[in-house]
Amino acid sequence: MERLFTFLLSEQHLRSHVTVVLQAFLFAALAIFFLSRNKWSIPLRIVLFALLVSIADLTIFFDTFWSTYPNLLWNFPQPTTEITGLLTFCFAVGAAYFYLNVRRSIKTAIMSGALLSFGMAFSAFDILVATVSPATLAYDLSAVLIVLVIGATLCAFAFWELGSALAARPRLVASILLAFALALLPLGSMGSILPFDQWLTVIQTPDSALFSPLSVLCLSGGLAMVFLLCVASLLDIRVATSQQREGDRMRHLADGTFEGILISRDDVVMDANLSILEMTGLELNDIKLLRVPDLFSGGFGAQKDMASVLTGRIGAPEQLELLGPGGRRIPVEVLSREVPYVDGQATVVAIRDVTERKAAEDYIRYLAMHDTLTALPNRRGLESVLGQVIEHALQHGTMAAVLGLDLDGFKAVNDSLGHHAGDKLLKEVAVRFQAQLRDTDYIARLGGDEFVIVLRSVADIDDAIHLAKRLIACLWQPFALGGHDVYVGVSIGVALCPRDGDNTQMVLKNADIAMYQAKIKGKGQVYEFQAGMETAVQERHDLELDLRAALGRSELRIYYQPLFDVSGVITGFEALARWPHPTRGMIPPDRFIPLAEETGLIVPLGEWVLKTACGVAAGWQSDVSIAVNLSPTQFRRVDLVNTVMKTLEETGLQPSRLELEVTETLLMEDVPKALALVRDLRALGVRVALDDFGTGYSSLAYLHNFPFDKVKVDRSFINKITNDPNAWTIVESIIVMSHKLKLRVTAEGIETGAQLSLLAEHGCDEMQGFLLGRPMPESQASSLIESLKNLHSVS
Ligand SMILES: Nc1nc2c(ncn2[C@@H]2O[C@H](COP(=O)(O)O[C@H]3[C@@H](O)[C@H](n4cnc5c(=O)[nH]c(N)nc54)O[C@@H]3COP(=O)(O)O)[C@@H](O)[C@H]2O)c(=O)[nH]1
Repeated sequence: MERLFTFLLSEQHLRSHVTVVLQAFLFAALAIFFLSRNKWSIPLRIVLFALLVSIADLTIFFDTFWSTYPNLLWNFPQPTTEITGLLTFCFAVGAAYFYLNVRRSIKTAIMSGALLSFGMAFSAFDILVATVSPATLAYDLSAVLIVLVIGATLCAFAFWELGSALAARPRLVASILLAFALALLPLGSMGSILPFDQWLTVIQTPDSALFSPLSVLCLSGGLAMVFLLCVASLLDIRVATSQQREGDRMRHLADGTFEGILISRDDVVMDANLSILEMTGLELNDIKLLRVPDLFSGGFGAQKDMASVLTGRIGAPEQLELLGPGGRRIPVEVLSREVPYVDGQATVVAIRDVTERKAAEDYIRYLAMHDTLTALPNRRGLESVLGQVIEHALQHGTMAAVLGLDLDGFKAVNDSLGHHAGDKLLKEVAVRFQAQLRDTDYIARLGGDEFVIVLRSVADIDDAIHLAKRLIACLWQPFALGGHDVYVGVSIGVALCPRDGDNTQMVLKNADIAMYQAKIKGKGQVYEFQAGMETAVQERHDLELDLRAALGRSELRIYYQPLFDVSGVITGFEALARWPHPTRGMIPPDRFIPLAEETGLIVPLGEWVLKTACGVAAGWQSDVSIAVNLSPTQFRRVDLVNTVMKTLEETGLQPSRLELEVTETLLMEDVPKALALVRDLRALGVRVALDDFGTGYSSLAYLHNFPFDKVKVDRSFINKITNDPNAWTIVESIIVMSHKLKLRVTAEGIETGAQLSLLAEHGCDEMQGFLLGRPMPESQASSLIESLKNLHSVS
């Protein structure tokens, strides 16, 4: 030992130590850099490391050797130097292999360190032995052992530190430790032999009396290594037990959560909790063989930057797909974090199954975009698709068509058969419409009885018009609802884009305006949007608002038109609504009655007319009757029998003085119900007249089957009877036939004396027309009654 200290402290210059340490650090830093270069292949890393270590060992040895024995400068034994260099290289390869390929433990670190240090010490001794050969080398065994143990320890720590995930600067520390080993081993080995000048005089030392220096070195090196490994095994067992405990603790914690938890290092699964095993259908041992990316559909790479997911650099959870049993893709949310785990850093990957949440989200999204009744897209769905269609049309110079559809007569079904039947009807209408469309066409329901169809690409307007006609025709067949055959129609407006609008709102609005036009013009039709249409629609809209307000303010009036028998006696008055508009003047019923029918305002309007007219008639000092028109909408929505009964009670009008005029349209909608109505009204003592006969179907069956009191022949026939023989033939037949059925006949719209004479001659019972009296205000009607009463009493 003393010899070693003497050699290191007094025989070597400080400058020489500094040079050696610098050289050692340079080589060590490079060797450690190559060894830890993860991106390179393992064999390359091992070879470069071993090459640098063996070159460093020889360089430092000869540097020291030649400076200690200048007379031997440039003298090195051959081929021993090359062979020992190769040996050092092989030992270094072994050390690096252990470090890189065998699971990291204290034992493997010591094994690697011991191999490396033995290789370096052996090469130094071998060269020294060869140098003094044939004489035997004299050495200090205790110094040899100390050098070996310290060298092995330094190397072992260098490997341990380099593999530590917890170390702050593993490469720097490992480089320093290896540098010391690289400096110590050649120097220490040389310091363990007696100086050459003494050695030449001392043949043998007591330590090396019996054995060759190399065999002693091997034996003592082997013993030192066994000793160190025993110590390392003990340490490893303790470490492994504590790691096992830590692993178990973590697994119990992880098993307690509903989320899947994976622990991985370098992408390889180290552990997994029960949830993750259930999700993947894998056993723990099987999953441990896998890389984390392999658990996900398409690997992480296809879905997301794996590195960023696995190193917890992403703050928000990532949406990925986990591969479940049978390749099923499970939508999951993945979060990861770096944690100290067992013998280093690991990544904890938390995997949450979001299947249910995703399904709920999908359903919510579906609901937001679809109509639940018909399963068709709703307004939101339509707007998003139409936006794309318009954009495409604008970009590619193509044309798309938008059809706005509104059912005719749907409200009637809803009111008469109930909402359940209405819903069923809408579903069946949707199915019929869909059957007319191509795959590329798009249909949505906007609510109520409104639908929109988008034709993504049309050559011209005719494409859309043809489809619209097919859509109208597909509703001609009745719908069977609750034992009834129900008929509905559809009014369709067509707008083209970009011609009629370059944005969703505008195109939809214009299709709607065209549809409205189709409604106004008689329903069951298709109209193409044209500039200026919106003015008419707007006007109609304004009119509706005004009518609503006028009803609320009781601005409407009733005019009374007299009816006479053939002898000129006044038999009654027909109550006709009038609307004196504050700015538009007198609006004729032809304009506001259909509007009131469409908007449902006819219900309050009709009740008001009935009540007012009955009240006025009850005040007349006469038994003349009062005729009131009933609209089909009233028939559908109101319990007319009850309303009439209440009105008669409230106004005190005798039922026999009230005559209610119904049209064929009312009868056609629901024949049994209409029949019951006519019968019930007559049961009240009220008379019922069939109005406008001669228009519409003019079905004689109605005359036969319904217990009417009277038929009113429409004025469109009456004004032709004197110059159109056919018209007269029809009117004459109606008179004859009605009389046979015991019905009275009223001719309306008599404007000339010739018409009056002809009708009177042929037995028409009652006359109405401008010739005899125009509709007049209540005061004039009262005066007329009085004056005629006086006239008759005088005559
Ligand atoms: N449901 C309700 N319908 C009503 C009500 N008030 C009116 N109406 C209906 O509006 C239509 C138009 O009515 P109006 O403009 O009042 O026309 C009536 C008469 O003025 C007109 N008439 C009568 N004689 C002549 C004539 O010689 N020449 C001529 N050009 N017109 C004439 O006929 C209308 C009455 O017809 P009718 O009802 O068929 O007897 C009209 O359909 C009204 O029914 C209401 O309160 N409710």
